[in-house]
Amino acid sequence: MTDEQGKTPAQQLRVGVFGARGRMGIEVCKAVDAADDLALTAAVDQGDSRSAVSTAEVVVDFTTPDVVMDNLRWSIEQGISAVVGTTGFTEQRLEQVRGWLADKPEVGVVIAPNFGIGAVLMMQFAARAARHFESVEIIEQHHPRKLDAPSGTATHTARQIARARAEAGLGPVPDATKDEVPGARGADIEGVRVHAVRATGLVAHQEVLFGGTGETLTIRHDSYDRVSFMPGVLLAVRAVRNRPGLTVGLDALLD
Ligand SMILES: NC(=O)C1=CN([C@@H]2O[C@H](COP(=O)(O)OP(=O)(O)OC[C@H]3O[C@@H](n4cnc5c(N)ncnc54)[C@H](O)[C@@H]3O)[C@@H](O)[C@H]2O)C=CC1
Ligand SMILES: O=C(O)C1=N[C@H](C(=O)O)C[C@H](O)C1
Repeated sequence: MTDEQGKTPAQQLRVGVFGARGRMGIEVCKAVDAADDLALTAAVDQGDSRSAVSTAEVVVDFTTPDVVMDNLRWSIEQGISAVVGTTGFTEQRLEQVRGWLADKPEVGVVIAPNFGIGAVLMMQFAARAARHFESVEIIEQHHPRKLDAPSGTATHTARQIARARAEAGLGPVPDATKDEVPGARGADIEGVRVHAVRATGLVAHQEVLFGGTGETLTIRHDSYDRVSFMPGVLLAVRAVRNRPGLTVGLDALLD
């Protein structure tokens, strides 16, 4: 017995989506629907009952930072593994998720600040370059409907760079600024300056600018279309139930 797409239901992984009517949620629903091995069993947005997701084996969350923790706690309690792209994950939030997972050891959660394969590589390259340059700044550029600044990707990149600098024994980034219009030097994320640009026409873009004596290195990634995130999302959907506990970032899944 097959459905309209020729899928055999018994073999398909049942997937629910939170934030299904959002920019990312719409793409995720399309991608899941188009995959032979996946079945979209629930598409839930604000105001819909979450119970529609309770028969899913994996839930994907692209909502907002203020609701994602509640969705995640509920999913873990239901024993449903989760793939989360929503931003706003501080170390305290990650610790809270680990606490919930301790009571449900069979459940897997993947939280990734960016599911674009190129973006993941950009962050890895930046972390690798960090120890070789005394200066570094991050410039992220996004569509103007984005709620958070700086982006989750930029925050994650800054933290990785800060860790690499500390391990290499690098001191603070040189900066003689004494007189500053507030915000002119960007946000300070663990000692790394991050500048957030918002403009119509942009989707999701990031540059990491390194400076050393007589040279600069720029590592840049551009997402021109939200379909760029889908291979990473589907990779995580297929893998998450085999990775009990919390996985942060897509790096381990790519390896
Ligand atoms: N990790 C990644 O690769 C990516 C992450 N993002 C992040 O994903 C999040 C969503 O981004 P967009 O889709 O652009 O935003 P959006 O605003 O278009 O979509 C969010 C959706 O969540 C819905 N929503 C709000 N409360 C809800 C609730 N309690 N239950 C279910 N749905 C609810 C909203 O109604 C809306 O439809 C943001 O945090 C963004 O930064 C975006 C792109 C890629
Ligand atoms: O809101 C977005 O659009 C994006 N959000 C994520 C982030 O904050 O890093 C990922 C990507 O940059 C797109």
